[in-house]
Amino acid sequence: MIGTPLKQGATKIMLLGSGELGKEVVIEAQRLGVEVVAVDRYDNAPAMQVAHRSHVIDMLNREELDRVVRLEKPDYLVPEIEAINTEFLLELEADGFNVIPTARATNLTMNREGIRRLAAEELGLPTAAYRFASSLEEYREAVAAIGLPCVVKPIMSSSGKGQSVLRQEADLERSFNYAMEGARGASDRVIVEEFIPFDYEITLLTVRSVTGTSFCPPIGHRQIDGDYHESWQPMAMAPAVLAEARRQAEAVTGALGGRGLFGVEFFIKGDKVWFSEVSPRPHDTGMVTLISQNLSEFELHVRAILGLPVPEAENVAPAASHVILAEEQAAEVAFEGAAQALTVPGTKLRLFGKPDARRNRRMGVVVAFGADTDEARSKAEQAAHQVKINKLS
Ligand SMILES: Nc1ncnc2c1ncn2[C@@H]1O[C@H](COP(=O)(O)OP(=O)(O)OP(=O)(O)O)[C@@H](O)[C@H]1O
Ligand SMILES: NCC(=O)N[C@@H]1O[C@H](COP(=O)([O-])[O-])[C@@H](O)[C@H]1O
Ligand SMILES: [Mg+2]
Repeated sequence: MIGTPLKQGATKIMLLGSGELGKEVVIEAQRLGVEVVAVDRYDNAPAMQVAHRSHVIDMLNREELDRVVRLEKPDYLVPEIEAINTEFLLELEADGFNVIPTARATNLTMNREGIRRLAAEELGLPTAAYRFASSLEEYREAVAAIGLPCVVKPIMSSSGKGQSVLRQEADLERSFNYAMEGARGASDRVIVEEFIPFDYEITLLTVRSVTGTSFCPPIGHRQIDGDYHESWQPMAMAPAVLAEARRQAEAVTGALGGRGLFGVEFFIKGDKVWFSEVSPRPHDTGMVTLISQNLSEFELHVRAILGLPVPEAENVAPAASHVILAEEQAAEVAFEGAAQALTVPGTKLRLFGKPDARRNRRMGVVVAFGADTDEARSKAEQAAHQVKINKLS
């Protein structure tokens, strides 16, 4: 049963995190007549601008989370970012709240150590070799064990924050300090990973719903400094390699459990497939599905959450996405060049409406169709590069 928004019997979703991904989740939920309350650490976040109501709190603070959850009593608590007090979500779940996909999934994936140990040590999935370190001393030992080059990341971070590739001994201390700063006090621990010289990497969107587990066609993507820059669908893959990625995605999402859409990341070289990480929520590289699939990753997530049937999503045509990043910090920005961007045929522009900018903050995205993914990528890039972000203050 789905109630009427803003009435006693409303079906209510509370979104914890209100960025660009949440904004699309809200739009899809609203289309099904769901009442949505958006929560984040700052006011006027993208999803707040389209939700029924919003709250600004520190989501790592259990008292503040407790207050808004008890106030709103949502039917579904839907985490949209990693940095949430997930220990408290475990308690809320025990109290009867429905955490998507499960409180344990959000708790294990907010921390690279939790999900890596589950995937590699419990499920036996192939991953890059890894070590954890909490001090410079331990870091030295970890780097010596893994060898150079290696990748270092804070155990709690996303979008490449604090991540770097260590190529020479001389940069050892600098890379450690960079990771510690990137963690922003969330944790003082890092993961050191073997550098995988992959041919390509993919996100395999995987949906767990009342219908069972289904997969979207694979999404190829390119990252710069650990952050998504462009993505495309479908990514051409040998059938046996795709089958292996699906096997691993089913294993890891099955172990996390619950209902919802997951973004499962893999590195691929030849016929070898390494599990990298998983988001128990829509994925940034999945923004291409805004046009590339008959059902976007956001619509799939909402359907799965509400217990509605989820058919296998189809790719309707080769498509790509390309990010629009801010170049500098600004209290207010304005976008120039939308008209020029949209003269590129087969493109659409999405501006997230973030209230302020900082260097490399994702402010928008262009999605484009093409005769093939190469053409779609080049159109998306061409259009995205027409958009200039002007600092107003
Ligand atoms: N071990 C590795 N070997 C080679 N490249 C890597 C490795 N680990 C990470 N990368 C590169 O850095 C990117 C970001 O890494 P990862 O997904 O672990 O970080 P993240 O901060 O959690 O990203 P996001 O939150 O945006 O998904 C990967 O998509 C890949 O391009
Ligand atoms: N890789 C995770 C990711 O892309 N998450 C998306 O970015 C937002 C934070 O953006 P901000 O840092 O610009 O506020 C999150 O709220 C989510 O939508
Ligand atoms: Mg990632």
